[in-house]
Amino acid sequence: MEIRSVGVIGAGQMGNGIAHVFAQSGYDVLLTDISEEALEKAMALIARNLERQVSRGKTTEAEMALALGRIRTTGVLADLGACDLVIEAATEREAVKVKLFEELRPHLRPETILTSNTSSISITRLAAGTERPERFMGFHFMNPVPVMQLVELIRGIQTSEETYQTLLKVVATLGKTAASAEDFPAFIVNRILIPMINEAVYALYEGVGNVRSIDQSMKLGANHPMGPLELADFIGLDTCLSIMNVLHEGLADTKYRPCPLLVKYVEAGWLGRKVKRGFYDYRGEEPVPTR
Ligand SMILES: CC(=O)CC(=O)SCCNC(=O)CCNC(=O)[C@H](O)C(C)(C)COP(=O)(O)OP(=O)(O)OC[C@H]1O[C@@H](n2cnc3c(N)ncnc32)[C@H](O)[C@@H]1OP(=O)(O)O
Ligand SMILES: NC(=O)C1=CN([C@@H]2O[C@H](COP(=O)(O)OP(=O)(O)OC[C@H]3O[C@@H](n4cnc5c(N)ncnc54)[C@H](OP(=O)(O)O)[C@@H]3O)[C@@H](O)[C@H]2O)C=CC1
Repeated sequence: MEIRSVGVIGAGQMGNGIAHVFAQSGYDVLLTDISEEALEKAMALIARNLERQVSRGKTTEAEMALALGRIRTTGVLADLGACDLVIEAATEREAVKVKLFEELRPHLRPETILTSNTSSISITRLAAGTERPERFMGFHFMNPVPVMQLVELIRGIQTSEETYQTLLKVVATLGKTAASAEDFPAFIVNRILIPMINEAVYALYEGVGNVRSIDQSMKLGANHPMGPLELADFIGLDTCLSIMNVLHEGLADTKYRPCPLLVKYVEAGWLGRKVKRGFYDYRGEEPVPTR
């Protein structure tokens, strides 16, 4: 099956990046969100990120205009029914995703491939809740999408070989590299990365170090491009906590227990960069550690 049009659900940090790279690779993109404001912000951010690519000589003004012209937004989920491929990138909560797939069901064409950008939730279970489990897959982009090379492809036990092969080709057209992961909680990248972040929060909670010393240690001592707490803020602390909960429940091992301090930050609504406060406070000119 040839994919030409792509529907993206959720215009948050992942949804806007996914729309950006698909439009740049020549696909027609239809982006939706429950919030009109999120759609406006996403379009402004895509334009800004494309401008940055122009200023660094990675793309041209003409290509940028073409890419922006390929992205349309809608507040009506049903409009995505006409797309060849739908990528769900809404909040990391299973109930939200299940409801979205139910709402979309009467509007989808029979051949449309439905995917989720979930960071952790069982693809087999999500697929079972749709009427097209053989055309359902995990399609996991990394943040920031325009920069990160990897895309994880996760097959549920029902996913057909044809669906997998189609998405493998799509990843190649984006100039990215696909990695196949089996459908276990949080797949490969987050199975390893998010417990490392959770451990950094434990180190903070137990007073082994403060925000700055923990981040500096991992940047200078392990050559990570961002410290683990900076990266947690970048991903979103709500998303990190959801992933830890999926690991904890799905693997039933206490080593995945979410750190109580991570829970407390999420309860405070300090979700990281997207709300300007997390382990750092981003409201001033420079990020200031909160501990
Ligand atoms: C939670 C999940 O489910 C899975 C995940 O995604 S886990 C998160 C995975 N991501 C990471 O681990 C990111 C770790 N951090 C990094 O790799 C780097 O800090 C970074 C690439 C984000 C920024 O690198 P940097 O050297 O500090 O910044 P900078 O030199 O300004 O930018 C590097 C490039 O990123 C681009 N960029 C930076 N932030 C961006 C953003 N938010 N959106 C789009 N592009 C961005 C810049 O335009 C630049 O592009 P070019 O190389 O094409 O010119
Ligand atoms: N952050 C990351 O680094 C990564 C995240 N992911 C995954 O991508 C998905 C999105 O994450 P991310 O972009 O960070 O999250 P964000 O919180 O930035 O964005 C989620 C967006 O989805 C919207 N939304 C919520 N419910 C609905 C709905 N019913 N219909 C349409 N839109 C809805 C939200 O609107 P509102 O704000 O109004 O609720 C918000 O705009 C999650 O599954 C996450 O696990 C995958 C890779 C990396």
